[in-house]
Amino acid sequence: MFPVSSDEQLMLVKESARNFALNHIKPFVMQWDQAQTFPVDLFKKLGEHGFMGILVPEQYGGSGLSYQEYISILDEISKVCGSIGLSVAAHNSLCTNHILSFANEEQKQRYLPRLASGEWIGAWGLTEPGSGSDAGGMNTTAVADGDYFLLNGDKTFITHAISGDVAVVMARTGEKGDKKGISAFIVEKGTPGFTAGAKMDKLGMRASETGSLFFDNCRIHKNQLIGEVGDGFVQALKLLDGGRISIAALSLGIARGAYECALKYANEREQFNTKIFDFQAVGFTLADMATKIEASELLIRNAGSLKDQGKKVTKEGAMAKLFASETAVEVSNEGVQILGGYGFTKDFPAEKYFRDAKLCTIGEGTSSIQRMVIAREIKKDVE
Ligand SMILES: CC(C)(COP(=O)(O)OP(=O)(O)OC[C@H]1O[C@@H](n2cnc3c(N)ncnc32)[C@H](O)[C@@H]1OP(=O)(O)O)[C@@H](O)C(=O)NCCC(=O)NCCSC(=O)C1=CCCCC1
Repeated sequence: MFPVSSDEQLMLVKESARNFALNHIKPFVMQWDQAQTFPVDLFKKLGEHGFMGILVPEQYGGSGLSYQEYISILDEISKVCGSIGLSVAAHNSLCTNHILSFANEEQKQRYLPRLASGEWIGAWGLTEPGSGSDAGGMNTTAVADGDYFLLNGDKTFITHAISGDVAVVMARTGEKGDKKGISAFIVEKGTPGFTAGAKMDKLGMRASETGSLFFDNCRIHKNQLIGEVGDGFVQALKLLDGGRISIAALSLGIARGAYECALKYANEREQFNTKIFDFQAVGFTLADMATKIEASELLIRNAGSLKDQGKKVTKEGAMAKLFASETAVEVSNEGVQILGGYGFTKDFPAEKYFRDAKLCTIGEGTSSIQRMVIAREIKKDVE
């Protein structure tokens, strides 16, 4: 359960995130994107402004904000830069929230203040080269050895794999395929046998670092286990329920940015002595874009409100992510089309929104996985 926020609080948080994005992110967006730079120093600043421990209660050094406020922050940051929105989402809803939601008091005291302040960047390791959508089919093992577990295996597509200071990692403590045979561990950078690398060269989200984690007889003390042995898979699925709302908010920000760029252009650009907005084909396209963005926001706000009330959001989170991410792809695609040749150049942000949007239909579960989750939930209504 998270605190409920008033409209005024939401507006203040939105304004503060917008100002942060305009002052500290916007001037560097294309430079970071082109060079595929992960701006590590920015995360200290994000921490100073309270954006690294958004959901973390003040007693652990966080901002203690609601999910609705979290959505507003991600929306505003992602409107300026999807990559930074993605990194903020991965840090807050996965690594940090895993510790906040399921770790013991000692673990919370050690990790949350560092993560919330931006001193440490968090990573979260579920996906493997051989298990993406079928997350439960992982091969990484954690074998009990006295007071320790011995971790062996690889994780891939991990946000902050290389620059992350601490990772929450899921590994098999039971038989392959046994969903109750997966456990979650906190692994700190520098632990012998734990290395990271293979930074990926990506289509979009290029300023958000993605790479691999490698475990080679990595000895982890049992104190680093989160919850009980066998809890890891259900913990991960519960986190993804909320994480998917954050990817939906990221999608919303990207769609809004793409839409505003296209709207402004259509109202300035003239062809055949007419503003192109006034050609019905363009005006109607913008009308559809605006409608889908508003529908996305309503789904996201509904899921966020249920989350703040401590309710289960498996279906609502998946619906919000499915709709908002598919909308971001459609809207950014139309955005490039409305700008025509200019949309295909790096002189306008339209092409970057288009490249960044695609990740939203893949990360934290593909659109097919969201449909599978929704279908399983709605089937319960008739069983
Ligand atoms: C939905 C899914 C396909 C489900 O799987 P199966 O069919 O193997 O598992 P199943 O048999 O459904 O369930 C096991 C136990 O678990 C309980 N439970 C399920 N959902 C939930 C839930 N939502 N809450 C609580 N319990 C749940 C279930 O009841 C069962 O327990 P039981 O046996 O009944 O006692 C799951 O695997 C999934 O989701 N994949 C996408 C992964 C995926 O999304 N990565 C994303 C990695 S991160 C990423 O991509 C990033 C990208 C960019 C930035 C950051 C991260």
